[in-house]
Amino acid sequence: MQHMVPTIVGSVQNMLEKWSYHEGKEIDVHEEFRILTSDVLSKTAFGSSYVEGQKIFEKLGRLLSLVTANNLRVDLPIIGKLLNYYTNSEADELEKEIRESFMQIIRKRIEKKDSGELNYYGSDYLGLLVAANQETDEEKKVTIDTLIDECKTAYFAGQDTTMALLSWVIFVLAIHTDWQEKARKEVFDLFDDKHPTTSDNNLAKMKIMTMIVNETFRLYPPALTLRRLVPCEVRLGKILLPPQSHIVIPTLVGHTDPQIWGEDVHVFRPDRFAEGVAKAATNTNVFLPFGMGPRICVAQNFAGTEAKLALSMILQRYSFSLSPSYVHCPIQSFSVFPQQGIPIIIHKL
Ligand code: HEM
Repeated sequence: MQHMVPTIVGSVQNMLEKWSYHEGKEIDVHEEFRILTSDVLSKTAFGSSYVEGQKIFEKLGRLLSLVTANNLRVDLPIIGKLLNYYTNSEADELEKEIRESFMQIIRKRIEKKDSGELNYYGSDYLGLLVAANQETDEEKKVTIDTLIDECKTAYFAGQDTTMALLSWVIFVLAIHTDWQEKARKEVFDLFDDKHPTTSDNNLAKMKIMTMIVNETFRLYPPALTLRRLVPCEVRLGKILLPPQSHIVIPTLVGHTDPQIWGEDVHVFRPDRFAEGVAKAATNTNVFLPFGMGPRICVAQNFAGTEAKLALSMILQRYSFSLSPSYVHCPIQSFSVFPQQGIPIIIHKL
């Protein structure tokens, strides 16, 4: 994790350089975080930059909106058939293009190894996957289709969610300026005006920031549902689940149950997490921002580090308030995101 910190800090610095032209003015942080999280993920997981990864992100985003539209589609005779035909063929075309884009990145990585530019396939996520694909032991080998699927998952799962988290944290801090001040004080106490680092376990010492992030996760969980497919007949308490049942776990329901969190469940109150997650409610097994069990998010530490570094660097430079043009309209796509963006006004400290 530590070796990725300079890359993340560099990407945040690039973003903040752009912000310097918006001081005293409005800026849509949701859009800013789209670029930041795409750049960080492209560089740390795939060894490329946002510019190279941009085409893939755009195509995956388009594919996602087609899939979402298809899921929500109302079947109409004739028109429905035409729409469906159009949508499916566009989705197929996109799938092909996305596959080709990943193949280019993969080929480039293999060439680097073969030409001696890299000793191995690289220590990032892509490097580990390519190494598994080049494995000569057939039992350990990962097929090219699996490799591409894993790349798609990481792109989707890694970018959209972190962008949503950062956006909602800035949103709540722009409204609750007392918590913005507390977080800023903690950042200055730990790092002064220097770049934040992970040395001395610094990020783990960020108590206020962790409380704010957890409370934001509770109210705005990027993943609104967790899903499981039941492989064989299973008894769950009094319910017998047949094989191939789909289970949907609605995270927000558990996160906003007054019997678990108290009557102030809809109030932004980070101090409920003051004693850690376990003591924040009567049953914190329902707190599932990263899921649970064997399929829990593989990158929760990475996401937490990226978010804390970016938020710290923003708090070191700017105070911010919500723009009057903001419209509260959270909507679910892959993650829950602010449909009209998050316009804030930034003031240099
Ligand atoms: C704030 C940021 C993030 C949130 C809230 C989040 C949340 C989640 C959730 C809820 C799941 C499903 C867990 C389950 O079903 O039990 C998941 C899975 C996953 N996440 Fe994340 N995630 C985040 C960031 C990332 C990042 C940055 C990456 C990659 C670099 C990533 C990669 C993955 C992968 C590959 C899986 C699938 C794991 C599996 O099926 O075994 N996530 N994430």
